[in-house]
Amino acid sequence: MNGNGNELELLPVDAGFRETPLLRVDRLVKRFGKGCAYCRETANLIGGEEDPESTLPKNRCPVCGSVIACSGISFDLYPGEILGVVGESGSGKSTMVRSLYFDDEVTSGSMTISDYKEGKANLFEASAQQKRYIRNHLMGMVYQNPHMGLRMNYSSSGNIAEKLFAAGSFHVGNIRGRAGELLDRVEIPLNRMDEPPRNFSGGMQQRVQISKALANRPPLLLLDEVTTGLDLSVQARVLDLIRGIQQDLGVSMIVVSHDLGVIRMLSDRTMVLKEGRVVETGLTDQIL
Ligand SMILES: Nc1ncnc2c1ncn2[C@@H]1O[C@H](COP(=O)(O)OP(=O)(O)OP(=O)(O)O)[C@@H](O)[C@H]1O
Repeated sequence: MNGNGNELELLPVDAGFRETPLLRVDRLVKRFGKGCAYCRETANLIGGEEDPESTLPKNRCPVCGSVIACSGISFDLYPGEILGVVGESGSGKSTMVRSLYFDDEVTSGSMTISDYKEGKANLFEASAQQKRYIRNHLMGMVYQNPHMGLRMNYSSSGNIAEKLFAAGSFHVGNIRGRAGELLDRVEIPLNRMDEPPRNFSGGMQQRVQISKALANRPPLLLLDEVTTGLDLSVQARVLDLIRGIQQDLGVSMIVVSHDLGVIRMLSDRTMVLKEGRVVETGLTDQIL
């Protein structure tokens, strides 16, 4: 009860973030496979309840065998927030983040970004050209495998230049200056900025990938298992760097990891996926 004798209002877990969400995802469904009348109509129901005896993986349609990798995922991400996404192998984490970056085409659902058309356009329905614009101006992606995000044979500065060209910067002097600034921020020695990432260690490649993803100053950065496979000390350095970048630039991030230590270190809120669904969302301390 408060002083007026009224019951205190329960605050939602995201009450600390009072602004409009930067990103809003609503009922994202991603099906691999043709689908059939059964799973098309009941995509949101596939989770095992309807046939507890089934030996099929719970995210697989029992009629046509299609995999429902994401089964109606909804969440909001606020400006400057880091949202952790955890879940066992096959729970749909990577598919979700790939769908947000338009690497995979979704089956249904909507995604809006407040910086694009006042948050009123469903980006999943945008044209290929609009999607390119959104990727080039509003998003950055860091993949687990640096080969997915970098051209290993271009110079590191050239990788960054590629992203800047795509975002509409063409002044060579400015591009070189910005590449140097970004590589310096991720602690790549400037005398190595013209070396190709294939010459670098795994941790350095991830740092180049992060600098490339930040080149266009995106409000949203997606990170998919970025420290998996790195030595512990190298992991710690990359995580420190990500945290520092978030504090300096205020960029919103979605961090996918199966490693709870990574999630604990980085994320304000955490969302738990299981069999393609959100089973829990809350403050990281509470979830973990
Ligand atoms: N291209 C594809 N074709 C068919 N099924 C796929 C494809 N990609 C992913 N899947 C299936 O979608 C489901 C979710 O996979 P996803 O890789 O998103 O999970 P994850 O949580 O990221 O797992 P991990 O941590 O092991 O990477 C799994 O059942 C997987 O087999």
